[in-house]
Amino acid sequence: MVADKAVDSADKTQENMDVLTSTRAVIKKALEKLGYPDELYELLKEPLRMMAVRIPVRMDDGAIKVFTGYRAQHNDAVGPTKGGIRFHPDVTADEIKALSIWMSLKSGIVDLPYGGAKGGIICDPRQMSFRELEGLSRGYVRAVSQIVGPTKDIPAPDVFTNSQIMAWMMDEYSRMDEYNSPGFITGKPIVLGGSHGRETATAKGVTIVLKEAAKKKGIDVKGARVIVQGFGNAGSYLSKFLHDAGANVVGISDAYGALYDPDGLDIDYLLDRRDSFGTVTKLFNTTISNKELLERECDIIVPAAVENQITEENAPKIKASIIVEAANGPTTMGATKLLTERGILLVPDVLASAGGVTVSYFEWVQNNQGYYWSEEEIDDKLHEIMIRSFNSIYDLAESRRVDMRLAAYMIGVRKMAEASRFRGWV
Ligand SMILES: NC(=O)C1=CN([C@@H]2O[C@H](COP(=O)(O)OP(=O)(O)OC[C@H]3O[C@@H](n4cnc5c(N)ncnc54)[C@H](O)[C@@H]3O)[C@@H](O)[C@H]2O)C=CC1
Ligand SMILES: O=C(O)CCC(=O)C(=O)O
Repeated sequence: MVADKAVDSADKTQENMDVLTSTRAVIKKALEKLGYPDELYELLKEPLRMMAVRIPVRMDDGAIKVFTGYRAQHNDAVGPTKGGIRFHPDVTADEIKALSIWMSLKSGIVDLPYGGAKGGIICDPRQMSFRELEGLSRGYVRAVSQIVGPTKDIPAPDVFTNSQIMAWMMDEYSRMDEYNSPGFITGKPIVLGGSHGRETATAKGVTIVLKEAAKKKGIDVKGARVIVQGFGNAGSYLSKFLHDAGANVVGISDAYGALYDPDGLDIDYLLDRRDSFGTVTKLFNTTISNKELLERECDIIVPAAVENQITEENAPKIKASIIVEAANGPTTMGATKLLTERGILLVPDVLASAGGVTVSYFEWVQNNQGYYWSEEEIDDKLHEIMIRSFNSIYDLAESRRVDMRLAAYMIGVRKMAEASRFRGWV
């Protein structure tokens, strides 16, 4: 258990920026560019369903604590909805809605038969015992059980949730459903029907598009100086993959601070010492802040933590020539404009972080057919999808002279727009 300390975010004042409003603005622009009517924007600007729940949990001291949670289902025209569940003290209803819209866009970009969803609980799992977390995870599933299920809405891990939490949730759903239901949730342990490669999928997907972006910029990944913000599931494996590819990972961070060394960090040591919440900087006496880290010398930055880390305030000070968004929503729309004007290649979240949901889809397919694939098969399929998706967005951005985020939204929104039209919803 990690003792609490003030959370170090890049820009605390920006943390509550309205991610929902800015997401809507880009969706509107994408639909206009594609020539869709206004009704489609009215349909897609808000999730079709949003459930708020209260979850009572008996804590270790005997008292009952009631937690607030959400599940947002953005659009199910294409198929069942899908998206992770985060446990974080800063969760808000609007954040979860925006995250569900981003999931729809991701599924559209990598062409999965899903719409988007997202869930979240306002809590700090770093301050809770294993037993309390199990109670909260099971309570959440009971609370949202009417709207989720293997053919309705399939959850997965996100910030501060992991395969153990997925296992408790799958077990709770299976008990309620009275049969073993592995396809209810993805990101499970392998022995419970999890897929090879899901644990590392987000980081692998980011690595693949980062290498493509580096080629476009004429940067050799071997020797490139990389800063990775966040050292959890996405950030830690990504640091390892880049380190193994010969990159010089000069900076990493977690919620409590950051480490920077121009000669490169000892990634294997840091991986070995991080805790299950992606905390590692507490082991060091000399740290810098997340804000300082993002302004340090480097060639590539990968934000892999939380929203609103690159803003109009720090975007002009960024030294990197490539930013690859492993996190959801790390860059504000104002910062996107500034970075694009400065010629920085920004690979947007809805593309860069889509490796996770892609392998989650593979997990769900394997659960449905009861036949399991090798890690090599998963890797090959993921590689092909990420390269194809990167190139289609890059080419569209070039041909339509739009930024990479708008190009990604244009590709991501198209499938659900068409599906909604064929269904006669608009
Ligand atoms: N896990 C997955 O499969 C996917 C994750 N993502 C996104 O990647 C990002 C990171 O997710 P995971 O690595 O899964 O989470 P995680 O829980 O494994 O790690 C989160 C990391 O962010 C740090 N962090 C938390 N709050 C912070 C704050 N306020 N300021 C700075 N750092 C903070 C934590 O200390 C930790 O190092 C999130 O935006 C998530 O939505 C996107 C796609 C899939
Ligand atoms: O694996 C999944 O289904 C969802 C992953 C997720 O929540 C995300 O991409 O943000």
